[in-house]
Amino acid sequence: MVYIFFYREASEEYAKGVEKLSFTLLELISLSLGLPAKRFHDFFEDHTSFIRLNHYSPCPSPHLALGVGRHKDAGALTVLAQDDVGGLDVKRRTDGEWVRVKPIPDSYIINVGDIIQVWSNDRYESAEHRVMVNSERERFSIPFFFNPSHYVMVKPIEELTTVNNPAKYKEYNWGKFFKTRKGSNFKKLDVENIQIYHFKISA
Ligand SMILES: O=C(O)CCC(=O)C(=O)O
Ligand SMILES: [Fe+2]
Repeated sequence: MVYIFFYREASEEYAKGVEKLSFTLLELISLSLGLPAKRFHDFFEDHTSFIRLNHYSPCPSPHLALGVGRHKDAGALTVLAQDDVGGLDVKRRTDGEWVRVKPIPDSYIINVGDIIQVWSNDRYESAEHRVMVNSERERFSIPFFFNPSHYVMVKPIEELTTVNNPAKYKEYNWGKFFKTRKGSNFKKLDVENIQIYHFKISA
């Protein structure tokens, strides 16, 4: 109970730390694409990042339950802390198999989100993932979703497109995309879940 008094302070400090880490990762990704380190920075001037605190209860029939259904993170990057229980699966691109992401103490899992996929014109790929529950132990995870300003129009970075490698996506507004995604993410998909392939330019 007493911990609640430190909650705001601890959350703010944590958010500052993962925000800083995210900007560093963004710079490294930018450099890896042959762009200046701060090429993406302006998109984050009023960034809409947020933290989620996930608690997954144990379930007597885990195969009938869903922790989090399969999805791709819509934003730029996700910095994910998980405990030692495990349950996060990532879809392997080569054979479509679900692979468990083994918890490693004192480390983060970094997800590339849809926006980096679009900015990089598919040189980076946003990985599909899901969360499975188990019958024995509860699980906690803390993702930090690093997202640009709501007014940012997302499209492949001009420097990465050429006549021979044209833009693979039409531009879309991040705020609108996120609002639509949020309206459907946790319902059992009776509303269509917006995806970046809806903005794909057919070859
Ligand atoms: O709990 C996890 O490990 C991941 C949760 C997740 O994928 C999400 O919240 O987007
Ligand atoms: Fe996710």
